[in-house]
Amino acid sequence: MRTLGRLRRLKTTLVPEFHSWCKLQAPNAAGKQLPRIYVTRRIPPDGMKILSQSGLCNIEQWDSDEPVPRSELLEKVAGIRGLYCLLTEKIDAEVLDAAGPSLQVVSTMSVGYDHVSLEELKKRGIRLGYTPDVLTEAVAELTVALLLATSRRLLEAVDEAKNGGWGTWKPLWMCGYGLTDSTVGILGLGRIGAAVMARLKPFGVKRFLYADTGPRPDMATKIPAEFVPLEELARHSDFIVVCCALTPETQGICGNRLFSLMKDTAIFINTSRGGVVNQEDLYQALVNGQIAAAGLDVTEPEPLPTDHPLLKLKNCVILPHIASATVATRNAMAALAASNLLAGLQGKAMGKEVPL
Ligand SMILES: O=CC(=O)O
Repeated sequence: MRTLGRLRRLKTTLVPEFHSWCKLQAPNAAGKQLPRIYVTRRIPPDGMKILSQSGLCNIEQWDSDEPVPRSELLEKVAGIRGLYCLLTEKIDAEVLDAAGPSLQVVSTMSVGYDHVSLEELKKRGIRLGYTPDVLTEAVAELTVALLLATSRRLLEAVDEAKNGGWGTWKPLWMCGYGLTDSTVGILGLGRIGAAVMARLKPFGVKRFLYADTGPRPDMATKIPAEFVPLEELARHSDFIVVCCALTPETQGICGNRLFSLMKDTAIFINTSRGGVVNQEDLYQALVNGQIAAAGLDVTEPEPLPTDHPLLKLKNCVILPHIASATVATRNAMAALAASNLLAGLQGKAMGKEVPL
């Protein structure tokens, strides 16, 4: 622990990327002190440009690709007016107390906001911005890529080609499951779920089902998709794609009960949050042949430890939470989070705000 601390201090001294830099509070042209904001990570350039060219705030930033240490975060937020954060920072009572009564707005560069305590924000009258819509296409695209990689066993096949497992063409070797004439079940039909369905439809999917807290005709009629109870979704789907937000209601919703109802040929895909899945139950379902395979872009925790049993399974494809990772999308997210923050600082309507 002490060595780590010493190393961090050394890096802070010697390596520019570890610098947490600070523009000192300077008065603007009207001689007024600008509000201070804290940015918890190095962010894509479009976001930083909006913040730094606005002339509306003094920016302090943890200028590294690695997350800000919790102790540093707690220290740096003291007295700030705005906090620009990522999904890796838990924004809870401790952080908000450390910031104090000056904090007016939190802006997260993510569509998910399960890392932020809405209750604590509400208590303090702090507003929250987030970044839906701008990442829908990228996430849907990656979800389809993960589904195909999992159902057609792409990673296993690449390994076989590289490692000498490719003997000759064999009729029964490396067979997976195709989308033609299949039933696809979406768990949580929002913007991303609808975008996933639209992309899967041309593959010849016969039937789309969805389970949610209630029917979503706005999202479902165009495809079309049928609203069904979760149990029915599990029984009838050849592919289940999880697109719901992580809430107390969806925490661990994909567990033994769901997996035991699924077809033993079914493929399970999750690009929402790791917390919606009971990973021990998923492991058992994959090992015992209750389901055919799983593709996960999100896990609990993240990163998943490299010795985690799920990483040892051939029928489990795990990606390191990259669903929104295109250059354009990450820039758009950074820019939206920046303008949300600035709007919040000025007491204006944000482009995308979470109602509290
Ligand atoms: O997972 C990514 C996000 O919430 O933006």
